[in-house]
Amino acid sequence: MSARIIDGKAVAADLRARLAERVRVLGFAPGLRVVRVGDDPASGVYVRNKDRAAQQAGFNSATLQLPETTSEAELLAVVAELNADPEVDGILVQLPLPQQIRADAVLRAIDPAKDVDGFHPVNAGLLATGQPGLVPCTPKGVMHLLRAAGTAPRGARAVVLGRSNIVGKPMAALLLAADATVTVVHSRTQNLAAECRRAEILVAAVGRPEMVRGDWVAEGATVIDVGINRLPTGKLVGDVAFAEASAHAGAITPVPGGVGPMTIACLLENTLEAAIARRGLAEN
Ligand SMILES: NC(=O)C1=CN([C@@H]2O[C@H](COP(=O)(O)OP(=O)(O)OC[C@H]3O[C@@H](n4cnc5c(N)ncnc54)[C@H](OP(=O)(O)O)[C@@H]3O)[C@@H](O)[C@H]2O)C=CC1
Ligand SMILES: Nc1nc(=O)c2c([nH]1)NC[C@@H]1CN(c3ccc(C(=O)N[C@@H](CCC(=O)O)C(=O)O)cc3)C=[N+]21
Ligand SMILES: [Mg+2]
Repeated sequence: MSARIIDGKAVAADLRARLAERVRVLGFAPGLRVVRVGDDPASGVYVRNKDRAAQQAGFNSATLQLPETTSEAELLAVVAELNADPEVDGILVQLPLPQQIRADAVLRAIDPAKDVDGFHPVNAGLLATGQPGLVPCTPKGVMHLLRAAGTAPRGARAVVLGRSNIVGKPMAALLLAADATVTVVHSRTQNLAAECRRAEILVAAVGRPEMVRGDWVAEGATVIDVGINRLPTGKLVGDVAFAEASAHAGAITPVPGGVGPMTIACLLENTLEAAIARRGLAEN
């Protein structure tokens, strides 16, 4: 079997076009501010792609670039200013942060109503308890991709590889909310390969280049590769050995062109949702 390729670039472009139309009808530009501290090179690509996508969809988007030496107090002051600014609907503080800054303290300081990353404990708690809130962009994007691929989570065995607060845990919560039977595996799991082979839906988010081999993938499974790994050669690869896995999977996302573009589209979707909710608007 050779897997169908799930075209994240196309699904993301379609979502962004629909968001642009909703923005046009609403008649104002939702405000998004991305705060970047230092110049972690991996963040550079993301921030550039996001800015272009936001502008094209009619958002009022800007990136605040702070020096690597910024203190936690200084960053908290910037967050407080953005919280208080009525023109700002969405705030994203780019991770990772320099070591002198506690990421948890910063994420907790963001107004949950403007937390378009969905990383604030209030939003994490709302997701965990099945209540409406802002949902992390990457796992939200994965749910869009499953829909586009025609893979229904209901009743399916789903395995999430990775348990970070920003991808693995919210991914598991969303799949569970969609009635999948969810297993989360991680660095202390015995026999990862055997666990993954049971999956009808396999989501890999480990940050280990091509760790998921062909024989980890069940025949016909839908494989979603969240990993973004830059090899020493400069090549970008996922957490899944794409060619090997494609020989078994029914459908699979590429890297690049899979989950990455969806993360950005969902950031815009969250910003629009936050703007509508915060400003007490309704769409018709
Ligand atoms: N496409 C996109 O938009 C995005 C992509 N990413 C990418 O997704 C990947 C994961 O990101 P993130 O969740 O932040 O990463 P983290 O490093 O925060 O988490 C990685 C998880 O994988 C587990 N893990 C690591 N090594 C192994 C191993 N050898 N065997 C089993 N489990 C392992 C860890 O287990 P343990 O908990 O036991 O330590 C941890 O739960 C990265 O490649 C990142 O670049 C991230 C965000 C967005
Ligand atoms: N607060 C915060 N929120 C995040 O959502 C967040 C973050 N910090 N820190 C870094 C990670 C990583 N991330 C990516 C998003 C899009 C692409 C992306 O657009 N990828 C494209 C292009 C990749 C390329 O060409 O290099 C693709 O996969 O096709 C990549 C990575 C968001 N993250
Ligand atoms: Mg991380």
